[in-house]
Formats: sequence, structure tokens, C-alpha cells
Amino acid sequence: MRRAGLIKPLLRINNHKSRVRKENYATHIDTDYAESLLDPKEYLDFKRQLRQINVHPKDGHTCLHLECRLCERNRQPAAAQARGGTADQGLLAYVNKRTGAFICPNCDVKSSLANALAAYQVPTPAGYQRPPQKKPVYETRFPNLIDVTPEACDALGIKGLKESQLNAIGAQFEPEQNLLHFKLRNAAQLVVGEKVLHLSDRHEETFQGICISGLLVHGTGNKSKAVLVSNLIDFIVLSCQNLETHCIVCLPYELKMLPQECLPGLERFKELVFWLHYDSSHNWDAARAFAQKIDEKRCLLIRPTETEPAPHLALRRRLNLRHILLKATPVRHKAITTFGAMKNDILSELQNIEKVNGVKWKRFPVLNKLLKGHRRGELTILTGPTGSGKTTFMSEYSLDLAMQGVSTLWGSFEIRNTRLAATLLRQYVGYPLDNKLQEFDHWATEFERMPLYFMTFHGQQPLKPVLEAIEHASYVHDVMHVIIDNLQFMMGVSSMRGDKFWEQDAIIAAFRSFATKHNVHVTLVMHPRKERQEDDLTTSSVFGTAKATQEADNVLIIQDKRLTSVRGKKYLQIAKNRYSGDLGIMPLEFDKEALSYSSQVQSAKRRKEKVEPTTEA
Ligand SMILES: Nc1ncnc2c1ncn2[C@@H]1O[C@H](COP(=O)(O)OP(=O)(O)OP(=O)(O)O)[C@@H](O)[C@H]1O
Ligand code: FES
Repeated sequence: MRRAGLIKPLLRINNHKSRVRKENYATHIDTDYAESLLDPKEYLDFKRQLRQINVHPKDGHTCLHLECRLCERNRQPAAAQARGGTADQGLLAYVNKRTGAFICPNCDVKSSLANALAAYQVPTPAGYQRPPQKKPVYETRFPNLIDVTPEACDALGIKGLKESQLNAIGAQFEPEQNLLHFKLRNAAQLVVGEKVLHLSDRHEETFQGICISGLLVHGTGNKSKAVLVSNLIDFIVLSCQNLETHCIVCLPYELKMLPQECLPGLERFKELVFWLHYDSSHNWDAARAFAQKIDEKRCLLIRPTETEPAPHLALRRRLNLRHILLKATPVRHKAITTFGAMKNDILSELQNIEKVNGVKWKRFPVLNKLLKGHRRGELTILTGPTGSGKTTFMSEYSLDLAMQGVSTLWGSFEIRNTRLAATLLRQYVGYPLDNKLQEFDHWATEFERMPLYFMTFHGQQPLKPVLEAIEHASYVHDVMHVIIDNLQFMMGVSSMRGDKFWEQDAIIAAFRSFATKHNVHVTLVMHPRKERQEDDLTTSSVFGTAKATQEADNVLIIQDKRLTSVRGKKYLQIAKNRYSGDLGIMPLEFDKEALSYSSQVQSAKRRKEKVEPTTEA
């Protein structure tokens, strides 16, 4: 961890990634491993250290590959050398080149670079103990698995599929729960989890341990190409094609996220083809985001169009799967491109316009009508008078998206994370829990499952550590939406002076380029200039120069007319909308009990009260 300007780890109030059964797993070498950023100096020290002890790591696509010396088990290097072999025949570990995470699939552990460094020092530092590790033994949640039956195979509805094919690709059947079961393995081919497909409604579940490093791979080890699919049905369809050149890999968490712990399992592939099924709009950009994580240079993409749909749809439409696979194109466009190279992109977007529009809010239908949806890669500015409800509104706006799987990172520089989390929880529950504390555990357990992360910065912060923490979160947690509340607090400006305006412009430009480069939606909550209360705020009311509203794709303004006229109302004004151009207003009726501005939540509450009128005490 960097000392000066300590980069605080992201506070994670949830472990929505996986259901964890601690008793199944090897104890972690570094159980208090905190997600922290790679310190380039530490990384170079580590590589220098390795050279000194004659350990030569292989520089892979996303990781360094090196023999593991983290625990007692790996005495193989010496033994291998004694047999005239080479040291690198020992058990392999991986160091992520972006985060520095040290991942050893042989004992299914993840540690920090600092901890790993000690294990490679000669002589071993005094006091450093190589804990004895044992091979992780994964205990399945489904003890009654049998071979797939003809009935179970028919239930999949894949024409011509035989149960023998399913058994051949590692599928098993759980008759009581009526589901197909697949084992997830890590880079050392150890079973570390399981993924199941419920035949009744086709929903999938993934169960893994803390290290969440498992993948589902079909194909022989000598294949250097793989097709990445996002669900088990597509995995089954393609695995049963027995493609001569490609392995088939099913991502463990659909399009929601790709844990860095899985990357060692993909290191052996020189080419990866994304052939995804965009199940709902917020994953439209998943392939681009994942490609950035696993090295774009080796990634190709089959852009979903009517003639090149997801594998199971292509099979159903009797399209030639091998022919579609050959048409995969590079994810990353060259510096100069042509309309021809973009043609498929454009066609794909036109045929999937609903997905391209982004995630729809369930609580704010007017926003969907005007903004069409919430899209990755955009910059939104929210402003409004002091105390008008910017944080409260943004809290509910982000909650709505997170409830639909949009992984969200909050940077709350003004109010404490606990107060923000309490607001989010109350908006989630729909009423205060202070006099229903017996319900807290239930709601907190439900709430924890959502992909919500909070930076632990508070008050004034330099931009660099904030951007580094956001970049880290977008890599490790596949964050899709970042909220900075509020920018002036982060900059620590009470009164804007000339250089502060310049500084703010530089910060806005940095967030703008981050949003575009990492394909993450960034929302900046900003104070307005001091203006007369009776005047409407406009895009030029935003603090600082015009750069903020010029760079922004969307400008949202809370107008509060209650302060200046008897019949005054409070509403949200869409003052800028680069995507579809529609401007307009959304009334903001406030439900104090639920801290909600949502007309949907309020009308649902009124309906409930009609059915069960509240008895007055
Ligand atoms: N429409 C409303 N009617 C009544 N109270 C509201 C309304 N909107 C928000 N509040 C309450 O007002 C308080 C301030 O809200 P909030 O912190 O969201 O405002 P803000 O604009 O973010 O403030 P600041 O400008 O200080 O950041 C909160 O306690 C919130 O619950
Ligand atoms: S072999 Fe790597 S931790 Fe045991």
C-alpha cells in the first residue's frame, strides 16, 4: 500500500459477488487482504527480487506467471531442478499486472504483493512463516447429482441435443431441484465452485468461495483460442459443436462482472472471442469493459445482429455457427477506421436500440422518456440550491439502477458513508427502521446483495488518489456508475478564486476522459453559483466556468419554486441531453417517510394504504 497519500481501500459494504461458505476453503495466506492499488515501485522491487533469486516469471497477457513459494507445498522447484527439470515446473502463481494481487490457484488463495515479496526473499525474513497450505477441497451444495436424464435434456429444448452430449461436457443433473449442474475450476484445474441452470425457469446461480476464481471451460488444453459466452445455454450449444479450434468458456457471473481472480484461467488463450447474449440493456458495453480487463489486443467480438445473434438463438434460427464465429471482428478499432469497419457496429446498435438506450429507471418513468436510459461512458451533472435534495435524489436515482445490477461506486465527500447508506437503505425499504429495528437484519441482508461500493475518502481530496481508486474499482469490481457528491467538497472550495476555477476545469476534464476511456458513467453533484432565489437556475448556474456543462452529456437541475411562490413546486429540469436531445421537467413530490421522490413508490404506497388503511394510534 502506498504510504504517502495513503490510498484507502474501497469500503465494501457487501459481498454480492458470491455466496460464501468459509468452511469449504483453504485459509487465506493474507486474510486481511485489502483491495488496494498496485504500487509501481513495489512491483519493480518484486521483479528485481525475483531476478536476484533466479526466478524468471513469464510476462503473460494480464499476469506475471511464476513458481509459487508462498507456502510449504511448493517444494517442487528444487525437486524439479534436482531431476534435471527447470524451476518453473513448480506450482504456478500469478501476479495481476494492474492490481498486484498475488493469486495462487493451487491453494486457491489471494494475497498482496507485499506479503508475497517476503516469501521470495533469501534468506527468508525473520518471523516470516510459510503457512502449510492444503489443496482446497470444494464441498458441493448439491450432493445428489446424477447423470443427465433424457427428460432433463429434453427440458432444455435444444433440438437434436442428446443427454450423452451433456454428460460429455461435464453436466450433471439434480433431480430434486430439477437443475443442471456444472463445476467451476480455477487455473490449476481445481474445483472451486459450481454453476447451476434451473430447468424450470432458466435462471442461473453461481456458488463460489472467497477467491471467486472459477471458470467453466470445455475443450482440450492445447487450444489457444476460446469463445467467451455469458450463460449456460450458450455454453451447452457451442460445447456440443465440438469446435476444432476453440475452447468454450462460460463467464461465472454473466455480464455483471468478471473477477480479476478469473484472469489466470484465461492466460493460456491467445485469442478470445466474445459471443455474448445481451440479456438486459446495462450490459450492452460489457464486452468492451471486459476486453479492457483481459487485454483488448487478443479480443474479438461478434456484435449481435439479426444474422449474428447469441449462439442458442443462432442454432434455433438454423444459422451456421461456425460461419458466424469466423466473422468476429477486433474489439478495438484501429486509430483510423472506415465506415465499412463500423458498419456492423452501427447495424447492431440499430437492431438493439433498446439495449443501446441504457438501463431504464423503474422509479422515474419521466426520466426514461426524456433521457431514454442510463448509459455507460456518459458524464452527468446534477445541481440545485443548497439543501434542495441533490444527495437524496441522487441516492434514490443510483439505488434504482443498482437494484437492476448497475455496479455503482459512491464518492460521498460531504456526508458520511453511514448516513448515505442509511438513506439508501430507507429508500430501499420504503420506511424508516428506527422503530422497527427487529426488521433491520432482514433488510440489511437483502440490501447487501446489491453492487454498491463506497469510497472511504471524506472531505477535501486531491484528484489523483480519487481517480486511482475509481480506476481500481472499475477494474476489480466492474463498476459502471460513479457518483462524486459533491465536487466542490472534494476540491475543498468555499470561495472560488481564479486558480480554483482552473483547477475545477482540470478536474472536470479528468472525469470526462475517465468516463469515455473506461466506459463508466460519471455523475458529478455540484453546487450552483450564488444566485437570487427567485431566478430559475440554468446550465450557466453551475459553479465554475462553462466547461462543466460543455463537457457534460446531461445536466440535471433541481428547481425549487416552493421558496418563492405559494403554489411553487419542486421539480427536476433536464437542461441538457446530448443523447436524444429531449429536454423537460420531472415533478419531485417528496415522501419524507420513504425519503423518496418516486411517483411510482408513492402511488404504490397510496394503493397499499387504501387496501390496509393505517390505524391511527
Ligand atoms: N422535497 C423535500 N422536502 C422536504 N425535505 C427534503 C426534500 N428533499 C430533501 N429533503 C431533506 O432535506 C435534507 C437535505 O437533503 P440533501 O442533503 O439531499 O440536500 P442537498 O441538496 O444534497 O444539500 P447540500 O446542498 O448541502 O448538498 C435531507 O434531510 C432530506 O431528507
Ligand atoms: S502452492 Fe501457492 S500458496 Fe500453496
